[in-house]
Amino acid sequence: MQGIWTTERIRAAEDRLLAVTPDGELMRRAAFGLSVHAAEMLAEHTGSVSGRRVTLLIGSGNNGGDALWAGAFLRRRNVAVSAILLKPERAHGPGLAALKRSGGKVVSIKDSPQWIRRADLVVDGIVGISARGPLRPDAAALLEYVSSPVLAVDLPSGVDPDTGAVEGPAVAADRTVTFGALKPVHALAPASCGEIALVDIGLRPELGEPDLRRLDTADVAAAWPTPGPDDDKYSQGVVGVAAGSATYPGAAVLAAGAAVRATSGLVRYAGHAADVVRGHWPEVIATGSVTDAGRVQAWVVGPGIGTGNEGRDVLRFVLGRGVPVCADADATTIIARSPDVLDARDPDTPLVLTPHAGEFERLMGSPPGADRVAAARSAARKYDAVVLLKGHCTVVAAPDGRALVNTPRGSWLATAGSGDVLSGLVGALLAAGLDPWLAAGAAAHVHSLAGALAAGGVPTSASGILGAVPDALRSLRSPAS
Ligand SMILES: NC(=O)C1=CN([C@@H]2O[C@H](COP(=O)(O)OP(=O)(O)OC[C@H]3O[C@@H](n4cnc5c(N)ncnc54)[C@H](O)[C@@H]3O)[C@@H](O)[C@H]2O)[C@@H](O)CC1
Ligand SMILES: [K+]
Repeated sequence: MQGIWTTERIRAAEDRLLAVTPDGELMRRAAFGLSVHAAEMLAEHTGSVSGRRVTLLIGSGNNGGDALWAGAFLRRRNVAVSAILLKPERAHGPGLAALKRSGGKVVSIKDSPQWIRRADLVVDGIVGISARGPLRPDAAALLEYVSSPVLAVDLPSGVDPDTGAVEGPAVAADRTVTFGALKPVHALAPASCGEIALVDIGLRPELGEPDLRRLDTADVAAAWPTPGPDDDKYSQGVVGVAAGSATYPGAAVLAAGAAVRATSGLVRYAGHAADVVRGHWPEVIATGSVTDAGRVQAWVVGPGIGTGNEGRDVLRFVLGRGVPVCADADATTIIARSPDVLDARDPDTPLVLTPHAGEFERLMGSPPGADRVAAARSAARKYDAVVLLKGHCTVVAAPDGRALVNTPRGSWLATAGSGDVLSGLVGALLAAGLDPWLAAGAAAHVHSLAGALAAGGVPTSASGILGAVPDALRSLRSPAS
């Protein structure tokens, strides 16, 4: 699992490390790593390093200091380095002196457009972890002239370091080189960060437990159920799917299909789309009502069941079975409108809620806002449930405060029916006995992987995502292929 730390925790760890490190040492470690990446980008984009032009955008903090020192290192490789100082009187002193000693040039704001336009690489050292609010106008104005590849120092300026929110002009980096540890921005604003590289400056021992996590392929591969020689269809977990309607059977077909493809356990279906589900998935045991569905180890309830009395009865029934429940789509709306349905729930049985922003607002009375991790955590506490907050980056929070982010590859999941597939995956993992937080996180990971495989650079559909689930699972076990 990758750890992610808030800027407050990073700063505290840096202070501890600074106290036992010679003056300027940490910045030089950071800046040297940065200069290596800058040279690599120059070589990638232009075919050479020596003689190329790099322009540094320099704010008034240590982020600018990193960039200035990196500029001095690049001079050793005969790179023409120019620095635009947003506040010359407050630029990092030792960094600026080092750049000047090395033969780097300081450019006035007035001349900055041409130096930005002519650069082979622009280095964003405007703000780092102490950034507050939207980018100030003088800094924002510089971004208009950028057309070459951009390397962001620590994080792309203009993006909130702790929430990844972008409220105004912001750097869109091709690569972000960060120091010591990942910060929330790196998981929550993938499009602004570009490729992310982590430079080790010796901070890890000072950091303690992460605030936020990201599952990597190996975690998901290890968590995903694999049957052993003694397993049978029951021992791997029977999942029940209560979804769809006679008029709208699609949600049922997708959710049940995802459950079929996720694990080799048994899938039961209960609802008005039983014939259609059976037609698509002959392996599913389908029946008309949850009351005669038979025993399951987890329920998926909600997609397409409607928000009327019948849907409410179905939800109340499954919540009262004493097994984990993934409540999705219409079930979330029912819970928001009639919270008393939750009285049917045994408080010791896990509940996973999977709201998108609109459903979240119904559940919580206000939209998730800029801090989606905090929003998911507060909903998890309120409902004593794992909350999977859908969005470009999916956040999964548990009532005990654990939170993870799933950073997607592209935006291909935003298609009708995609959520039904996700809920089927979550349900199958719950039935297999996974910790519900991990189940939701692993399902989100495989869902986005399947979306990327299905899309392959062009639009896909929920059926396409469902069809790519086996390939996504295969790729977990051989990530290089
Ligand atoms: N503390 C350390 O030991 C290390 C810090 N490092 C670097 O230091 C950075 C943090 O440095 P600082 O704490 O000095 O602060 P920053 O460089 O992040 O920014 C602070 C400055 O930016 C200005 N600013 C804040 N919000 C702004 C906005 N919205 N628009 C324009 N200007 C804004 C502030 O007035 C302040 O002068 C890290 O991101 C990292 O790049 C690295 O060198 C590694 C070691
Ligand atoms: K920056």
